[in-house]
Amino acid sequence: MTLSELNQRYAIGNHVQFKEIADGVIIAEIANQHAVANIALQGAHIATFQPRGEEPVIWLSPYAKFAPGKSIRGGVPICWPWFGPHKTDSKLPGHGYARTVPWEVLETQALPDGSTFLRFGLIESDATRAQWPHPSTVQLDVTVGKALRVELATSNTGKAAFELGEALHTYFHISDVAKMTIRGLENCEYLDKVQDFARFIQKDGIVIESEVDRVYVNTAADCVIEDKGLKRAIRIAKQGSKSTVVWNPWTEKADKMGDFGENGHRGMVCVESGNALENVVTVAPGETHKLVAIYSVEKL
Ligand SMILES: O=P(O)(O)OC[C@H]1O[C@@H](O)[C@H](O)[C@@H](O)[C@@H]1O
Repeated sequence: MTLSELNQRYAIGNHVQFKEIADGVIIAEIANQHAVANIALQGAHIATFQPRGEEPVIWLSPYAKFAPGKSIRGGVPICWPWFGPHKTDSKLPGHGYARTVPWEVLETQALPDGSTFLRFGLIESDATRAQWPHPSTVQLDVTVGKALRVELATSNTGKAAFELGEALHTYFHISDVAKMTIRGLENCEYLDKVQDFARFIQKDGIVIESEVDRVYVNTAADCVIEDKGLKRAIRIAKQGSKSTVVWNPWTEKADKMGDFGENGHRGMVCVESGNALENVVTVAPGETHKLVAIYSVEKL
């Protein structure tokens, strides 16, 4: 669909319009009474979310690349249909392909409470089918209000069950990594990717003082990012998710990645709601599995 067709069909005054920000890169720009947000059609990738009167909730690197086929550093990348490296084929992209392929807009709506609703669907192609041979559809519902609600729905339209790994790999904006603590994962078991997937139990709130790359398993708990610098907390509520991934690459890795900027890692932390490792989900024929995350701000 062309940009003008998109706007004719799906733009809503005082809610959403579509813009081309670079060659072949279209975003939905949402601005309503509660918040502003941008969503790239590639990857149905929420790039920004800022409630009115608040600092951004979502972190987007100033060096993020918006280009066809490239993943965006920051926002809410969708890891689907596997999380991390592919189980058997190391040539396939890490975290799956959903974040780097085009999605289409299926619906937009102005909701009675002033929020904006958008529905996106992943566009299948020979290239996606070659990587994921299971008949399925995947949709992302986004509600931009005072809170940001994200729902990723995977339907099995085939005749055999399949295994699904997934995550909403959300980057949160924080004042400084030294001033934040993540709560909600106390007493949870995690696999530490920095220590060759060794298993540990989280004792207290999570503070980050070096590279952290952990998959907390068997947890449906809400998390809260307490930020003393911004005097606020970001609440991450979730449904249909048994894993929470916490990631900060720290200095050396961030420098190597090339799209964080100097000390960029200090202003972000990823708290990812999903189903990974031993929590991958089996989706039976005819079944729809839903992963939901709701991000909201609370005063500290
Ligand atoms: O650079 P990418 O592919 O977006 O991945 C970033 C990180 O994503 C995290 O979820 C993984 O646990 C890390 O291992 C990974 O480095």
